[in-house]
Formats: sequence, C-alpha cells, structure tokens
Amino acid sequence: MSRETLPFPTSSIPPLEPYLPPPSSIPATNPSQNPSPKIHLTLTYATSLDASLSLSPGTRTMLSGPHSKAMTHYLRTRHDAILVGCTTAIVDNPALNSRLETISSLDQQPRPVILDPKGRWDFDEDSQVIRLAAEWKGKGPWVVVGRGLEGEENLKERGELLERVGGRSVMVEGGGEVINSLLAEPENRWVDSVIVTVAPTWLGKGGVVVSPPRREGQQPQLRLRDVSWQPHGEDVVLCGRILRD
Ligand SMILES: NC(=O)C1=CN([C@@H]2O[C@H](COP(=O)(O)OP(=O)(O)OC[C@H]3O[C@@H](n4cnc5c(N)ncnc54)[C@H](O)[C@@H]3O)[C@@H](O)[C@H]2O)C=CC1
Ligand SMILES: Nc1nc(O)c(N)c(N[C@@H]2O[C@H](COP(=O)(O)O)[C@@H](O)[C@H]2O)n1
Repeated sequence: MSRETLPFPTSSIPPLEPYLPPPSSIPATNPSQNPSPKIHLTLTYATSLDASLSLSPGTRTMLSGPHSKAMTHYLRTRHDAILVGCTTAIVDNPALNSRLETISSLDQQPRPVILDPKGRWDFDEDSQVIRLAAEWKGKGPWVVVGRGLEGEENLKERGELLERVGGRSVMVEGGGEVINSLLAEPENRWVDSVIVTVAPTWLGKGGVVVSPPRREGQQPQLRLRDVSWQPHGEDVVLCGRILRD
C-alpha cells in the first residue's frame, strides 16, 4: 500500500504545546503542569458529532481530514509510545508510525503498544506495524498480554511498562473500549491531557461510541479544564486537561 507523507505547518504547533509532554530530552520537572511527572498520558482520537469512533467495531472509518490527520501524526512524534486495543489492531491493521514529511530518524517514531490481554491479535509479516518495523519506518510493537490496566497496582505497572518501553509519554488512540476504561477511572489519575478531533459528520446509531459510565452519587461528572478549540481544515481539535478534584 502506498503511504503518503504529510505536511504539518510549524505555526500549528504552539497551540498544542500546553497539552503535550515535554520533549523527550527535557525532564518533566513542573508538577503543576504534569501532576504525574513520570508518565504523561495523552488521550487522542477522532470522533463524529455523535461521539462515534467508527461505524462499527469491525470497521475502519476515516473521520479526520488531511489537516487534522497531519496533526495526529505530529502528536505521534511527540510521544514515546502509541497505544491501541487489540480490536483496533485487528480491524484497522494500523501503521501506528508517523508519516510527517519532516521525519528523518527512527528516534522520532513512537513505540506501538497493543493491549491484548487474551492474545487475540494474530500478527504476521503482512501486519503493517511489523512490515514498517522491518523497513525501519516504525519501531517494533510491544504486545501487552495477560493483564488489564485498571486498578491501583496496575497504575504502578503502567509506569514500569512505559519505562521499559524507554519513555515517559504515551498517546492512547483507542478504540472505544480502551478510551472508556481510561475515562472510567474514578479519581481521574490516568489521563493527563485530551486532544480530540471532531469531524463535521454524524455516523448514526450502531457505531463505536466514546461514552464512559456515568458517575453516581456526589462525584462530579468528568470534565475538561484549560480548554482550547483549534480549527484544522473542516475539523475542530479540542484540547484540554482532565479536571482533577
Ligand atoms: N476514530 C478514531 O480515532 C479511532 C477509531 N478506532 C476504531 O475503534 C474500533 C475498535 O474499538 P473497540 O471495539 O472498542 O475495541 P478496542 O480497540 O478498544 O479493543 C478492545 C480490546 O482491547 C483490550 N482492552 C480494552 N481496554 C483494556 C484495558 N483497560 N486493559 C487491558 N486491555 C484492554 C481488550 O482485549 C478488548 O477486547 C475500530 O472500529 C477502530 O477503527 C480506534 C482507534 C481510534
Ligand atoms: N486521528 C484519527 N482519525 C481518524 O479518522 C481515524 N480513523 C483514526 N484512527 C486511528 O489511527 C489508526 C490508523 O493509523 P495509521 O494511519 O494506519 O497509522 C487507527 O488504528 C486508529 O488508532 N485516527
């Protein structure tokens, strides 16, 4: 399959910067900017106006236009790892590398991480991530089997996993189950920032929807703070940080 290279104007970078981890060479020292200084987790995905990521779990659906797609590929260069659930890996056969036209070294690529507790992802040399790693256009994937990410002790494990990947930042792209599980964490400790592409379309009922469980009792509903809305072509990119109590 031919793969395009994507132009991303440098003028689009400064508005994204407050929501990104510091560049890898700079230690994360400002606790007010990054309350979990070891690992920065950015949640980033593209959604329709009716909160769908795709037409159905078994379908790859292109929502981002060319500008916001290039923005996502810029984000990929700014994180040490890129994480998806195994259904996304199976259905989309994603490349999970950055195809920005400015890429000149494998060091600029994120490490793909596939969450696959039951070992469902049946990869081979035709899998994009494997092929691209063989071509030095992406890093070889890590597959996380056997455990979920939820729970107190696994917060620690998350840090250990990412340190082993060799980094301090991860962007989570999806799919729905992964995103909803992260947003369900009751004390909002997981997600540091959110960068969502909103495409001007409705996918209709039956899609894979981002809709975490409603919080009951006295708990405030999940909400973003420090929000900015940035137009990228016909899409809007919503950036924010999770409001922590
Ligand atoms: N528009 C967008 O930006 C994106 C769209 N998608 C779309 O999403 C759809 C797939 O989404 P889903 O069906 O919801 O599947 P998913 O991609 O979230 O994968 C679900 C699987 O991941 C594992 N998993 C999920 N949460 C986990 C956790 N907390 N810990 C450990 N393992 C966990 C489980 O094995 C689960 O069966 C596809 O149609 C894909 O095209 C995927 C990524 C981004
Ligand atoms: N940013 C964004 N916009 C869309 O419209 C999408 N469908 C996705 N999907 C995510 O990107 C992965 C595909 O990546 P490659 O182009 O193959 O590298 C896909 O698996 C989803 O994680 N993202």
